[in-house]
Amino acid sequence: MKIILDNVIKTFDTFRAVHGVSLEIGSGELVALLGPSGSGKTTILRMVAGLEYADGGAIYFGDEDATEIPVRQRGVGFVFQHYALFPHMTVGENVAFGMKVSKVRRAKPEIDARVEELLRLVKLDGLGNRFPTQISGGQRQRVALARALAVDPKVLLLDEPFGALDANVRRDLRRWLREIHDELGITTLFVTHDQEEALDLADRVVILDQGRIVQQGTPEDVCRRPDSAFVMKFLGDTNRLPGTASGGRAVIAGASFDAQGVADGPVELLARPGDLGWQTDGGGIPAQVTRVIDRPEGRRVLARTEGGEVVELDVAADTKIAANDRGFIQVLRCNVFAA
Ligand SMILES: Nc1ncnc2c1ncn2[C@@H]1O[C@H](COP(=O)(O)OP(=O)(O)OP(=O)(O)O)[C@@H](O)[C@H]1O
Repeated sequence: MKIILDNVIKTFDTFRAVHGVSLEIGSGELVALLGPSGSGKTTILRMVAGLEYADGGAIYFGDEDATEIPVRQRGVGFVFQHYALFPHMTVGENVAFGMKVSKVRRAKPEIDARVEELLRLVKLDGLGNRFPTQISGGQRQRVALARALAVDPKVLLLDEPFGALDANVRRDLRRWLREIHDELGITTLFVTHDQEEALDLADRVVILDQGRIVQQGTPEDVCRRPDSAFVMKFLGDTNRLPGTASGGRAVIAGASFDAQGVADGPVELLARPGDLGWQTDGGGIPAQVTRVIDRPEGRRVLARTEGGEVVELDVAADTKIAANDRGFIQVLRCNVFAA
């Protein structure tokens, strides 16, 4: 089921939380809404769900205008971070709940078989008789997904479903969710403020800031071709060096960089730590190492330029480098934006 948001607006009292958002989610696509706290992600999701009404624009499910269709008739399944399971019901009863209250009447053996099938799908077979307090947080969210899937939703809406879990469990669950999505192909909208989660999971990432879409594209598009300094900074560790552009070149910390299409005037060069190198002679931006931090994947070097800017760069784990070393920062890849 394709979903289209056409110039959707939402205002709470006098505060406009969503400013004319237009977005198309293809049938079977998994799209992540990514943005900082307060950027409007949940509000957009709730409007798609029918839990909140848009006060401008329209939302289509397929070719049908769903703007006024009530929540129960939209055929959506939800999993929310705090959408708790019913504590007095077993895992199996929780999964069965939606089917029991659904307009579509199902006989008990059919419901039981479906619960078994769903518990197998979410890899919780055998746990149907436990109560929510007798399983882990990650397992609870898998039950919540099974419960959402039980009524064969046309659309799946997930709001920070793994937000309360620790990093390793989150990673496992998102890989697992992706597999389930690939198997079932349900159109899915996933809200998160975690860049890694969005990039890891989604076919397409929609980045929001202050109620507006600032960029959308595949994970590769948004990572490799950020449209703005905001997107680049939001997506991951970024170094910022100020400079000046003139005639398509930018001079930054004494070195010259391509700045095609950037207006003459103050600019900022943004580069990821992994897109910078270090060399002890030759060209680059002169700098002195202030600190070296060892990490499992390599060494993070903090170096101060002559202009006093601290730059972070990643080098291989076996690189010989220490505080106070002098050398040059090589810029292997960067983006220059008007400041
Ligand atoms: N019911 C409401 N009444 C008034 N303001 C609201 C209401 N719901 C949301 N807002 C405001 O709308 C803006 C967007 O909120 P929303 O929850 O959609 O953001 P979000 O991107 O999901 O944030 P978070 O990641 O913190 O959940 C925020 O400034 C919020 O305070």
